[in-house]
Amino acid sequence: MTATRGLENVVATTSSISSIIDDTLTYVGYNIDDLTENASFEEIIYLLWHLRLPKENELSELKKQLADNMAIPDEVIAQIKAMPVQNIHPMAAVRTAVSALGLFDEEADVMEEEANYRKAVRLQAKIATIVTAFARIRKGQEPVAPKSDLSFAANFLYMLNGEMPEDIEVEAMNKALVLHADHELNASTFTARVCVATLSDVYSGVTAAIGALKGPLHGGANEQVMKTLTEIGSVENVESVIRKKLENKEKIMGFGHRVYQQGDPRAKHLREMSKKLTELRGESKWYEMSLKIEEIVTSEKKLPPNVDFYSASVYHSLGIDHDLFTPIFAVSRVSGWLAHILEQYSNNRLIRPRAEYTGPGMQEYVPVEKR
Ligand SMILES: CC(=O)SCCNC(=O)CCNC(=O)[C@H](O)C(C)(C)COP(=O)(O)OP(=O)(O)OC[C@H]1O[C@@H](n2cnc3c(N)ncnc32)[C@H](O)[C@@H]1OP(=O)(O)O
Ligand SMILES: O=C([O-])CC(=O)C(=O)O
Repeated sequence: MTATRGLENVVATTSSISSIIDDTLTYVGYNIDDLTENASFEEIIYLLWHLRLPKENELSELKKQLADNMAIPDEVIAQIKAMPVQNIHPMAAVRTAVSALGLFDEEADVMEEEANYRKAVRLQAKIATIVTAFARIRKGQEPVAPKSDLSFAANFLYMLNGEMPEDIEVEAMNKALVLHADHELNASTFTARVCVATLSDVYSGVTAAIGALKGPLHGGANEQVMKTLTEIGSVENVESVIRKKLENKEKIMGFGHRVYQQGDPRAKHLREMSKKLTELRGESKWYEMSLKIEEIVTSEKKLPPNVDFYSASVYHSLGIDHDLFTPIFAVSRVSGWLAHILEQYSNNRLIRPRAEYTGPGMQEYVPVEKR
């Protein structure tokens, strides 16, 4: 038995949800470029869960179901309020609150297909409320209830800020949600599938996935990108800081990818949105710095930006706290995790690979007093 480090190029499952072939990303066969320009996030949720685009009435029904399920139990709000909110990362809070949601869902351990779908709707709707409630509570503000006539993207911004977002902000948020929704067998999705393949419940699968997304080599990279941009501070400093990092063999966050060879097709949409929004805010330095970093890293290391790179300046321009960038990723990606969880249940087999043993050979046990 020989181990493949990081399971690189190992095909671990079949899936009909999304594909990355020759650097092209599709959701159920629809090119991500097409979906980003045209689809609402709610349509994407439907697409990922039903493997087809919704008809008008089906889309309205899903929107209604999401709106009807956005409120979270008072006990979960109380739990967030009881957290040491000033000292914890929001991803830890979201991971804990999502796990707690399962405690108040009477169907949490009901494994029937329809019950699992209902839980998917509830989780998708409530995670947006959890993130925004946490963000407000730590600022000493009360959570804002969702408005049932707003889109998912608009509601997220409304619940976060307590005021109606501008159209351009809703457009940016919707695009970001569409772009982050699913990505084949990335680390957090794989985590979710491994978890539920033991026939554990949906809440456990999503909680595990949130834990995997949190790390800086995966979803956590978007916050780190903003840290790099803030540290650099101006376009003039980009050259010296980035070259020094590269000389020191430091990773430049938001670059590189395990699967894409030529580049992540999602990055160009966020690059364009970053340009538009930073100019609108009179803060184009964040875009210009990002562009300069991209020039250097692609020419020096042949590493193109991934989805996390330009999402940082997009979210910053939306006035979002930097440590909420990864939770927003989770608000979108939960749609993909849930699609994969439902797919895993529909054709389940325990996921249990092997390890190539590299420890000592056979040893004889020595009683503790003789060691
Ligand atoms: C949504 C997402 O999860 S997208 C990914 C988000 N993560 C990041 O942006 C973090 C920065 N990027 C990385 O760490 C990596 O590119 C990953 C984790 C995304 C992919 O990693 P892997 O496929 O395992 O590649 P690995 O880390 O082994 O890197 C291969 C080589 O490229 C280099 N490299 C990879 N990414 C970077 C980077 N961002 N900056 C500098 N060098 C890099 C490595 O140092 C290594 O060089 P070496 O062979 O000389 O040692
Ligand atoms: O696929 C991956 O390894 C990481 C990624 O880009 C994502 O999850 O969106």
